[in-house]
Amino acid sequence: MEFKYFDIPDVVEIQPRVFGDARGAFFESFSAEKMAAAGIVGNWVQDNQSRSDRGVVRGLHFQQPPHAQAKLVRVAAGRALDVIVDIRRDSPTYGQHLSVVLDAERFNMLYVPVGFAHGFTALEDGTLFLYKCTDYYAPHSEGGLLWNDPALNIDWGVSNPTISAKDQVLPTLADFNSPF
Ligand SMILES: Cc1cn([C@H]2C[C@H](O)[C@@H](COP(=O)(O)OP(=O)(O)O[C@H]3O[C@@H](C)C(=O)[C@@H](O)[C@H]3O)O2)c(=O)[nH]c1=O
Repeated sequence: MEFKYFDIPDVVEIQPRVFGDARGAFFESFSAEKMAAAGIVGNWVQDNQSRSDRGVVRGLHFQQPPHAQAKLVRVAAGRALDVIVDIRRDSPTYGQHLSVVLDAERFNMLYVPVGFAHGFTALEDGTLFLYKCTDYYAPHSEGGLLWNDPALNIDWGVSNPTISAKDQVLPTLADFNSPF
């Protein structure tokens, strides 16, 4: 496993070793031991999976404390542009975002710490998006940011995305009081 770090602290991209052979491919999608060496430690209690066609944008989402979630995200089929926004009030990179392409060729993953809003664009039909979470789903703790808030200036990689009604009415950064 190789680890890549970013200008936004605590975020880690994980590149597992993918063993290809005549049958296909194998890789370790999770190793507590190997990931702990890179500072990725979590009480992972829930795994989620969604399927999206090209042009779907989901986000930007988080759960508020005490149900805040770190996430370990990856793609099992297709390709996604994963986007995270730092919403830790005391962070020097508050309000900044980064995006990483996740795909089912490299099977790379992203560790999203607590204190980030998270979203992604599906870049291919049938994109299967898988993620582990460090807390259970708590609908009353859901929070979010508006995906196309000009202040965030995020390039989602598609035009005219498909977005849920819920995600179209999330607040902008200016109207938002971060719980982190
Ligand atoms: C997230 C979630 C949703 N649901 C239900 C609620 C709803 O009826 C249906 C679809 O939920 P949503 O529209 O919120 O799904 P979605 O927009 O895919 O939400 C996800 O987006 C990505 C970007 C994240 O980061 C995740 O944490 C999560 O917020 O699934 C659960 O039962 N458990 C869960 O953990």
